[in-house]
Amino acid sequence: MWSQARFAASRLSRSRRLFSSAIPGPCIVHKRGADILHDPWFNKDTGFPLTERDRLGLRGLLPPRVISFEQQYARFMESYRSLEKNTKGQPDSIAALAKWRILNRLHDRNETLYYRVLIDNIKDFAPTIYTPTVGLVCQNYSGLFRRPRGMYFSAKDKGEMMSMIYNWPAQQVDMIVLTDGSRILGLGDLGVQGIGIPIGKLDMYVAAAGINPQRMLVLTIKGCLKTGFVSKMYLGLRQPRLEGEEYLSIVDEFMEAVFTRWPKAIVQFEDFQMKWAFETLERYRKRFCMFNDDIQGTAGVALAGLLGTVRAQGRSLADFPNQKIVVVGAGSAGLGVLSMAVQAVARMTGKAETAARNFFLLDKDGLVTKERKNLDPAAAPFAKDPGQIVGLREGASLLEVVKKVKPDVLLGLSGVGGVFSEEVLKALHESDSSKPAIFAMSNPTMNAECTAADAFKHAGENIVFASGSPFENVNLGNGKVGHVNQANNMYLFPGIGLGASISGARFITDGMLQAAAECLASYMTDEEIQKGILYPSIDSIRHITAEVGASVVRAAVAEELAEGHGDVGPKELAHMSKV
Ligand SMILES: NC(=O)C1=CN([C@@H]2O[C@H](COP(=O)(O)OP(=O)(O)OC[C@H]3O[C@@H](n4cnc5c(N)ncnc54)[C@H](O)[C@@H]3O)[C@@H](O)[C@H]2O)C=CC1
Ligand SMILES: CC(=O)C(=O)O
Ligand SMILES: [Mg+2]
Repeated sequence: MWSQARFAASRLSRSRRLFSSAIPGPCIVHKRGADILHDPWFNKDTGFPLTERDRLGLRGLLPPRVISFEQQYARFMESYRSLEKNTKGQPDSIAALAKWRILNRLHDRNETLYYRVLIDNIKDFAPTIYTPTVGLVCQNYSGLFRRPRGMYFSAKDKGEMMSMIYNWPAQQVDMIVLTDGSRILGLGDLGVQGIGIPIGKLDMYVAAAGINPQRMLVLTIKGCLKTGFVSKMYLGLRQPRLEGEEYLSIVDEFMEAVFTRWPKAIVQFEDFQMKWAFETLERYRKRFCMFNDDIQGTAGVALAGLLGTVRAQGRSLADFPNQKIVVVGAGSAGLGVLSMAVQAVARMTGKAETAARNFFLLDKDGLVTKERKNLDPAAAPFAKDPGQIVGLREGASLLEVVKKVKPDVLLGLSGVGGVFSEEVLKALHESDSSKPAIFAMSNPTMNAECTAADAFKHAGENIVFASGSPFENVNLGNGKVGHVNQANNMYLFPGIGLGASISGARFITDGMLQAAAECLASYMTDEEIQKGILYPSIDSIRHITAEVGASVVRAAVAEELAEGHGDVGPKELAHMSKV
């Protein structure tokens, strides 16, 4: 019998085998001399032993002393720590970019060492390679650009994508993260500069899922400008975004090209503006193995947090349908969360028609009701009957909604920093809930709906708090600590991608995503949950990702979709899935 942990461990080690077996000979290096030193995939810097220096034509190209990998690692960490010390007291953005630069330089030079330091220090480095610093990097990407890290497709490449995709040097690619740059975190349309996000996501794939970086690809498609983007250095096309059929025909061509070359790849759509996020998900999810991280990954992480909140209140999970939940932001992320949470309520109660009763949705125009003019069809299932709660009208403000509804949970995916104002947080303090929860999930930090300190200050100490970007725990005095959770889709997307890849499923189904969310939801112990800790520490991201990956594989097997990957066939997967 396989326990879940053993299964997960086996999956991971097997995945390493899967992901490493088909690389076109990491041991057979065709390059020689300086070409090797300039190739970060093969470069070992001063770590090449003398025998390799002779064999690879490196003798004389390096200082004579061989510095071991461990010594190089220690030297890098020393430089990093001294940079950290030297940038203390400088403006946050300067210190953050300095840290990003030193990591990026290492990445450009020596990938093996880069990923080693990243994996070993993921908690320290995640805020640099991922949110919040990655947002700053995207905003400044055209100036920071030194080497291409991924591929760039634009409107000018129509008709050429099939041949272009063969320009990528790796024979095998398992994971692809794709953005069109149109909604980068809460920073809006950054065009080609948005490629920083998929780069950060793939770094998380390496750190969390152990996926071989040589078999991953980041892509940006249609590096067009939003109108009015005026930076002189901008590296994308200087023309408005394509719209309608013209846009879709480009993405269609791109998807065909990718899956023609790599039929077993998984494509993660990232940071597409809402209209294209939903449209492309519906268009491709039954044709290709793909998912939208902002809609589906975020939903699973939020649902796990919402279920954790019920446990933190000391209630049974069966009480989840009674929780009053206010969702602020009716975009791809907010609607994704609502859909998954409402489906969970429908499953629990068996009553789909009333499942959305306790959810309240607001967008930039306030409470969304059935009276809304031009109601977005995607938001329609969550629109309220005006009058369901006396005094709550179409477009009611967040403060009015919180005062009237007295919610258990306030969940923000609006992209608007500070929208959970002091008044709103104080109103939440007066809610009916024994332990209200605040999820300020928008990224990066400046776009968070409130800070952790403000949440504990105004909504009271008896809250559960989570944010999309990291905040420090809050010192509440008298030895008490307000715990800060990071509610970020990084807890699920690496496991979804890993599980989908290992299973060899042709599609990523709702069942596989639900399994991922349930795995995360059940990961924390009651003791941790009682302390307000809803998600694992980033230090354990490898373990939770293995668990999530295993649950995705099991769901794919149960749905008879698992076709296997590499030398692991469907029968073996089915056998290993038996617990
Ligand atoms: N923590 C996480 O894992 C994730 C966080 N996010 C964050 O969520 C945010 C939103 O992402 P998307 O839904 O894709 O964006 P979006 O642009 O599709 O949607 C934003 C929504 O917020 C609403 N909104 C704007 N101003 C508002 C206001 N003052 N009050 C209430 N609602 C307002 C808009 O009407 C729209 O419905 C971004 O900041 C993004 O970084 C997104 C995905 C995952
Ligand atoms: C985390 C993430 O995917 C976002 O903020 O868009
Ligand atoms: Mg995203």
